[in-house]
Amino acid sequence: MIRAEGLRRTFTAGKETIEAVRDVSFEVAAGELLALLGPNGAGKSTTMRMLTTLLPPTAGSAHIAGFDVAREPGLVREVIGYVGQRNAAGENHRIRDELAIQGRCYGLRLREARRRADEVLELLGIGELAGRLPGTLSGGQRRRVDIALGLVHGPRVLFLDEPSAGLDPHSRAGLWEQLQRLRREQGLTILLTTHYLDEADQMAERIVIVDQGRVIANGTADVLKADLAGDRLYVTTSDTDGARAAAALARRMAGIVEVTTEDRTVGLRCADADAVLPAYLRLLHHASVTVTRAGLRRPSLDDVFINLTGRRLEQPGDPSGNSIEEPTHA
Ligand SMILES: Nc1ncnc2c1ncn2[C@@H]1O[C@H](COP(=O)(O)OP(=O)(O)OP(=O)(O)O)[C@@H](O)[C@H]1O
Repeated sequence: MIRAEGLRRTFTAGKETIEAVRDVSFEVAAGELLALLGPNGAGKSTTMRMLTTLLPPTAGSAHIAGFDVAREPGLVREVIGYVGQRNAAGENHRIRDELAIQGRCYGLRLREARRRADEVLELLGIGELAGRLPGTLSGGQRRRVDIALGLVHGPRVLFLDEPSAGLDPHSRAGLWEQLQRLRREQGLTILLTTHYLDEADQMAERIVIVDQGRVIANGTADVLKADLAGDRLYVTTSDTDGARAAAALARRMAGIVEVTTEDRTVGLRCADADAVLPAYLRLLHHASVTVTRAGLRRPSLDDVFINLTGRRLEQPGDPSGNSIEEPTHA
């Protein structure tokens, strides 16, 4: 339903050339929900703006439902809905009228536009807001109105740029429930960008990680974590000599990808911690290394990103990037 091939986009700012998108290719099947994940400035919005015909690509091509974004922008616009980062509703019209006006802009007759306005309000569970002015709504309610505006003309593909940015966890969960319902009931194909790792992990069928204008990973969260991160094991010993011995033993074990030591704790990265941990503990016991704590942690998408780039994916509201759980010891 969505096909991007070698997309590239440069901007000129004064004498500087900014390579916002260097090489982006991916596909999204009909009915799939794909999340574009990446740090600030990675090129997610620029990619989305090219796919939605708002920005011509410098090079490469893209097709939506078989239509070429560069050669057939009008046909692309008929089949897509786009919800940008900023609130889309004006301040002067009541929500139902705002939606009907949007429908009219897409060429719907007045009666049909009103019917669709009511339909999408119900679909998003905000029927009771029909008579309200946008300025009186909460952040979560406004975001749903934005999505309703993107849906009023009945698109087959919905593009959402940071749909849950700035929402509290409760509103985010509610919004996600609605999006999943839309997919189930309307068979919508959804491409969204997000900064929230947990959101991409739990909600998206597939994740494309973008960094510095390039796709660096593409797969389901489970496959990305298994292939590109691996489980983490932690063993704390009674003294630093024990930790040194434990690290040396780990380096000789099969299936261990990485060994790190910090004070009395040895950290291991491996594909299957459930199998490695008992064997490792037996080995330590035979070598008379006293273990005071041991535990394992499943990888997160942040581990995938660190593994690929050596950097952390900064989380919203976490400028230091330190909010992600530290290893838990069992
Ligand atoms: N109109 C523009 N003129 C100049 N540079 C731009 C323009 N639009 C985007 N850029 C630059 O292109 C790069 C990619 O920006 P883009 O908005 O696509 O990133 P993003 O991944 O969506 O980031 P964020 O998560 O912060 O929204 C950034 O360096 C940005 O400053």
